[in-house]
Amino acid sequence: MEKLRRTMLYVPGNNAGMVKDAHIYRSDSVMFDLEDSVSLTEKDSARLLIFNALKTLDYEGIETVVRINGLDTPFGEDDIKAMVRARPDIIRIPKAETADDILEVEKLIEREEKAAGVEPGTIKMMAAIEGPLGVINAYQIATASRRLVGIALGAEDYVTNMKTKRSPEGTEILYARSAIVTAARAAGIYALDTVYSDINNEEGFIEEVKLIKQLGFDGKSVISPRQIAPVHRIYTPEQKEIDFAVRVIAAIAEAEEKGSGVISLDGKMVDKPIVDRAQRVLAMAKASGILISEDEI
Ligand SMILES: CC(=O)SCCNC(=O)CCNC(=O)[C@H](O)C(C)(C)COP(=O)(O)OP(=O)(O)OC[C@H]1O[C@@H](n2cnc3c(N)ncnc32)[C@H](O)[C@@H]1OP(=O)(O)O
Ligand SMILES: O=C([O-])CC(=O)C(=O)O
Ligand SMILES: [Mg+2]
Repeated sequence: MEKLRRTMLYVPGNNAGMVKDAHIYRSDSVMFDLEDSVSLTEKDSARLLIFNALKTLDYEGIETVVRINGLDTPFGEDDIKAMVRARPDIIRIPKAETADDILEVEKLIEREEKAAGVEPGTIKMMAAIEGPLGVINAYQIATASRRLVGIALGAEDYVTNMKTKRSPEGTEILYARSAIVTAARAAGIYALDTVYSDINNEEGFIEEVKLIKQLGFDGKSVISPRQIAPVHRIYTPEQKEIDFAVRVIAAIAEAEEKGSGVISLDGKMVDKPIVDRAQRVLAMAKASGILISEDEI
């Protein structure tokens, strides 16, 4: 079954209370942050806190991700050394600009896996694209390593680098979003949208989630537990979509029996891409825990 990555909850790496309880909100992944939510004076204590949390706490099967500091900072290499030993599922690289940024992190992960006796290839990677050069290189980044499970947009840094700011409509990040989701699809990996910082604006958040789902993203980085349920709700197929998908599959099966690959259903043409979409709706419904009996599929 396809792994859901609809919500990746950011948890500041220096906040022991939040780190301890991060999984209780049931996001698809939790992401402990060692980068921009942690001040320079707390980098070392945050790393130690996350190391101990991953070693000792049970996150009950929820995917664990750690956002490390970049290798252009004094902290990045130490983050990798510690995290390979703490073994989160994924190390997330911030501010990726080129394929080389990915390869450099991969080389260190490989070295540390060997040194620590961790099975090679255990730790997966994600990369966040947060500037114009990263957007231009999105496909090279997305295909740089077999460990990469996804790429994400980091829009707060991106708009700053673009000398603009975020608007409710997101016009200024549409190109970056489109480039990232296209690169991820071409590479066959996940595409994660950026955070929505205005936590009290639920209506604005919901509009944004509908937009990014429509663009094709698999999910979104979130910063508050309150943002999890709306994303899961929007990403879960509605009953009428499921019913239609079931009818599409039945209709095409009937057409194929008659030797045809195309049929009309409710006045709309149904052929292979529409059938593929219907199958995806059913796969998402199953992955989301909506029960569908086998004979319906
Ligand atoms: C541009 C970037 O780099 S974004 C990525 C980096 N930023 C982050 O990681 C920020 C993550 N989010 C947070 O730190 C917090 O949500 C804040 C500071 C924005 C707001 O915090 P609060 O005002 O405490 O939020 P709120 O009142 O909604 O919290 C409700 C509960 O959820 C908990 N909570 C809030 N956010 C989180 C979180 N991200 N992870 C885990 N628990 C959280 C709070 O501890 C609180 O728990 P309690 O009721 O047991 O005390
Ligand atoms: O991953 C994110 O969306 C948060 C982030 O770093 C940014 O927006 O710059
Ligand atoms: Mg950022």
